[in-house]
Amino acid sequence: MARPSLSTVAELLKPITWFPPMWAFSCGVVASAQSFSANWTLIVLGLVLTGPLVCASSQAVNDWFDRHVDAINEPNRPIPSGRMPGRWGLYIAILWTVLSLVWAWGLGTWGFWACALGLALAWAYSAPPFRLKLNGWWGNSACALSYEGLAWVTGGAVMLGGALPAGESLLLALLYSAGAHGIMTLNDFKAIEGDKQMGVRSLPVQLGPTGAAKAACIIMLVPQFVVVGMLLQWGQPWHAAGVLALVLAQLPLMLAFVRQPIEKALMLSAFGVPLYVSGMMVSAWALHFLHRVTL
Ligand SMILES: C/C(=C\COP(=O)(O)OP(=O)(O)O)CCC[C@H](C)CCC[C@H](C)CCCC(C)C
Repeated sequence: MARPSLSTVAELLKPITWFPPMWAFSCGVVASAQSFSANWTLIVLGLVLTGPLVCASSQAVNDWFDRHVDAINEPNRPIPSGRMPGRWGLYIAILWTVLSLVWAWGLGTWGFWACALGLALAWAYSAPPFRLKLNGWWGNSACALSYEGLAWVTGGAVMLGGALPAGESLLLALLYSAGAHGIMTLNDFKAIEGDKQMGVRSLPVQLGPTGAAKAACIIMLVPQFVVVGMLLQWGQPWHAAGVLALVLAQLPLMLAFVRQPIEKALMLSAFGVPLYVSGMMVSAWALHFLHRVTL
């Protein structure tokens, strides 16, 4: 049986998608206010788990179960292009899932179960019978909660020896997860026609491009404004001002996007999302200082 090349396997695992959950994990680590140097092995184990293992598994699972949709939308991807022959895509998805679970064992009980939950959501997102991605509300929620919330909370819990992170950290993880629902929608503007043909009810399909663009922006903005308010409430005005500045910088990009959703979705992803995720780290540092002082 023909085998895929190593570069094709790497393409299937899509390293470019690993950054968001690794960043969210790092935010949880920072917000925990624990020493980085004393916990560096856990930090490295967690970063490898979130990006190159669990996120990579989710991409392989997704490409396998989306191979018919991708034949229309993304024919050059490894599976529809034939560069990943036969059932290799599925075998790699299963192998990476098992590898992730084995690796997660090194992060203790919390790390293992968080990994199991992330993998369960990854399979439920793409594979039947759930195939959550068929409905944009469910699919985006699964992605947003796991990419941001689960990764953030796990970063904190691992640093705290398996204890639940502080309420403030949990709240920020939840708020940034809610906002990430909007970010996930940005990804769906590139495939509206193929999604319609294959019965994938993404938000642009359900609400139309303009409706989905407005919804995505509101969903991204509201939690960030709440974060600004919470940081003020917690006595962190400089961090609040930093997050506010990052939110305001997103507004002109969002206005352009709402006017021309299909043309500007990629622009908002490229320039607006980095501002959003920078705000995550600013707020995580706010908690770092808050808890460092009060501990
Ligand atoms: C495959 C995923 C999104 C892309 O899907 P889509 O088909 O819409 O887009 P493309 O056509 O462009 O491919 C992501 C699915 C993510 C999943 C629900 C869960 C991932 C888990 C996280 C990586 C969290 C890890 C947490 C950690 C602590 C173990």
